[in-house]
Amino acid sequence: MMESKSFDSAPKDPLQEERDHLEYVLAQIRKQLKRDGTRLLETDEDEDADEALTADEIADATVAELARERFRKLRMATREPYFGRLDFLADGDARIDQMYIGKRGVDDPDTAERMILDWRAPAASLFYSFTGQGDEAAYESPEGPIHGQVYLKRNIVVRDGELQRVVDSYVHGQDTSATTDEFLLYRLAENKDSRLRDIVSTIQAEQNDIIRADKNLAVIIQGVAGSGKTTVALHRLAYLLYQHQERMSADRMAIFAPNAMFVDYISEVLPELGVGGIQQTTFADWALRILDYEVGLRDPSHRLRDWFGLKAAGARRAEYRDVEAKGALSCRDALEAFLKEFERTCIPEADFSPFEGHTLPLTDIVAWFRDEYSHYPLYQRRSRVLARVKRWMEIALKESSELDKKAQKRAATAKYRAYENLWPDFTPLALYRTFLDSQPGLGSASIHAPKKRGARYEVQAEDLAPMLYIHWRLQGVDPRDRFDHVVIDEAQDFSPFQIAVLRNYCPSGSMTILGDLSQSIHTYQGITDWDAFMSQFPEGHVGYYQLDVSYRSTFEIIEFANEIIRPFRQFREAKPVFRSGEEVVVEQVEWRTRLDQAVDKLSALHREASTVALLTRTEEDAHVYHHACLEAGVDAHLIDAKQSEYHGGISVVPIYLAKGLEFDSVLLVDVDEQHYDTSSLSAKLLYVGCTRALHRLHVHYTDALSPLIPRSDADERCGASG
Ligand SMILES: Nc1ncnc2c1ncn2[C@@H]1O[C@H](COP(=O)(O)OP(=O)(O)OP(=O)(O)O)[C@@H](O)[C@H]1O
Repeated sequence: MMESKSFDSAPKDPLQEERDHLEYVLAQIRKQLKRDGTRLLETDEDEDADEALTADEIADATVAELARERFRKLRMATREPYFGRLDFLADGDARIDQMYIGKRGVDDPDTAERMILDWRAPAASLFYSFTGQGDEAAYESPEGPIHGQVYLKRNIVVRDGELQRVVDSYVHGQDTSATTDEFLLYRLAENKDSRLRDIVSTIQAEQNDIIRADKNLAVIIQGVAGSGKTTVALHRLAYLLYQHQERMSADRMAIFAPNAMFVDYISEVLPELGVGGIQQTTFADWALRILDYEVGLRDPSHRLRDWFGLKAAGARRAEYRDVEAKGALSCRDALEAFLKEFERTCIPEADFSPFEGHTLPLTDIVAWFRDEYSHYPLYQRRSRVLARVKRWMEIALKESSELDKKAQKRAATAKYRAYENLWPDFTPLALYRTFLDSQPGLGSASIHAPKKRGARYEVQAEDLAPMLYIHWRLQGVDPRDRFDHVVIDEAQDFSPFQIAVLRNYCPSGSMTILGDLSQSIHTYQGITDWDAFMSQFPEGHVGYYQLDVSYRSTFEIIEFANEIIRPFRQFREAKPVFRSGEEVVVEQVEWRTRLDQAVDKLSALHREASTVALLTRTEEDAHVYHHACLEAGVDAHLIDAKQSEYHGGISVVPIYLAKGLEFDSVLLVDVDEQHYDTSSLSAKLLYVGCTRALHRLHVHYTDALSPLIPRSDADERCGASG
């Protein structure tokens, strides 16, 4: 398959060996580019010559588009052709395979042999699963498992066609255990730019298992902050599309993200992995589209400000009880019972008699609706029944011996209209409002009537799942809206009912659901354990994975964050990768000068990093600090609930909107007992805030430090900060 060598080849200097190999590979890629380039030019000229394309020409154009795509991939490969090498001797083979692994597979133009193996190919799995514990290894191939021995695992950094680094993490017969993570640490220590990036060169074994999990599984990932959940889910999509090209397509996949800004933040990973056309959306945007914008969504900012504002936990909880109720599976069950009853009672209790002597008995209409059309969704059953009633009337009119046929038809049509109007409203909104009014503790008053003519009713986010459920029972699923695979990020903030609804649109159950219960800060709408989701999938069709290592932050930051959630035993602590950095700095500042000190600190942090964030508890505070930055001439971006783009640089953000993002350095302000009391919500907010930082974390407080920061720790660190 790839280049092979016999066992006894003399050891070479790794750098020189890789330099030679790179030179060969780049020369071969350029040769291929030249051939493809000439061919492309020819096809482009042909296309211009004739505008009306025949079927053959369309087929040619498709081939030409594929060729152009290949050309683009080859051009990318000249910059970074591969990132790793694995030497593997399969049992029974006489020669070792040298597999060079890259983002895209490339063949040698002279021999047509694989020169670079795509990272998603079965054999490439070895590069990730092999951790150097003994040299035995195996991977799953389409022909069954292939066992053998690993001789070398090497990380190679090529940038813009230049060899920059070679690190061997395993060499057969040598003790390389100490260097195993060197390459990963080197990658993690880099400053990040403003977007999430791919991790193909350093995917870890436990992440690889998730990426390559069976396509028919609903994969549920509980992963601590920074464990790579989002990144892994995006890589899984690229993997599924590569492995199951015939059965899955990008335009039938979707990523559900918590907000539009997060969609922007992750938008570059898939194109980097060579994948385009996957829908990236929020549950609300998707739901409103499926509902054909029958309703609008109330601006969520008010609720966010209220929930994360400073008030007693008890008071907060009571106001949000109906949100919790509307997201529960018991709500789905009550709604299903309501719809069953509606189905039973919706047929008008009347025969249809369009003119004297002709009557269509109720029993016939009922039989059509309940039996003949029972396999259609409700709305279609109603439409079919009414169309049949109309047809029956038209036949009756034709057969009638009435002399004034026109008058008879007019009268009959009026009767038909009146009959049609006897049927109740079959829209999600009408049914949902009736349902709410029938439920103790709920009511349709929560749905806001339009303020002016032509405007729509407005609902809250938690109303969308029940409305979609009704829509599904009324209309079924339009095949264009059916998913092959769905990714749900920050799933701890999804309700069980939302997952149930999404399942209707993804009948294969092929889903990747990821989140972290320690970060569930929207507790009024989310879940407290994963059983609420797992139980929705049949046994054997769901896989639960746990990611406990945090790759994002330094050892010191993770230790600090863990201490905050330690008293709350139900939360999982993150295990740090041993990447040591600066101590976390906890600093008391004067109330009077807190804004100036924060601005100074931000500027200082920004001198050493490309992305920096000042994190506040409330949105109001974020406005105040942002204003202070601008007054001081510091170019900072305020991120509020309406933001749809992430700019990088300096951001000022309430913590609840920073979830999912990361920054080289973070300054948490106002970490006092008034802003962060001993409640679990405060602990989770602080935990989320701390774990946004990759390299540096600073904490400012005035007056009394939040009791969530252990005092001994704070004293020590205050001392350290001087
Ligand atoms: N195997 C890896 N190699 C290199 N970097 C990694 C690896 N896994 C994760 N990372 C990095 O760790 C950071 C966190 O990843 P990601 O945002 O996907 O984590 P997450 O679990 O979704 O975090 P959160 O729950 O905080 O949103 C990113 O910078 C990502 O590139």
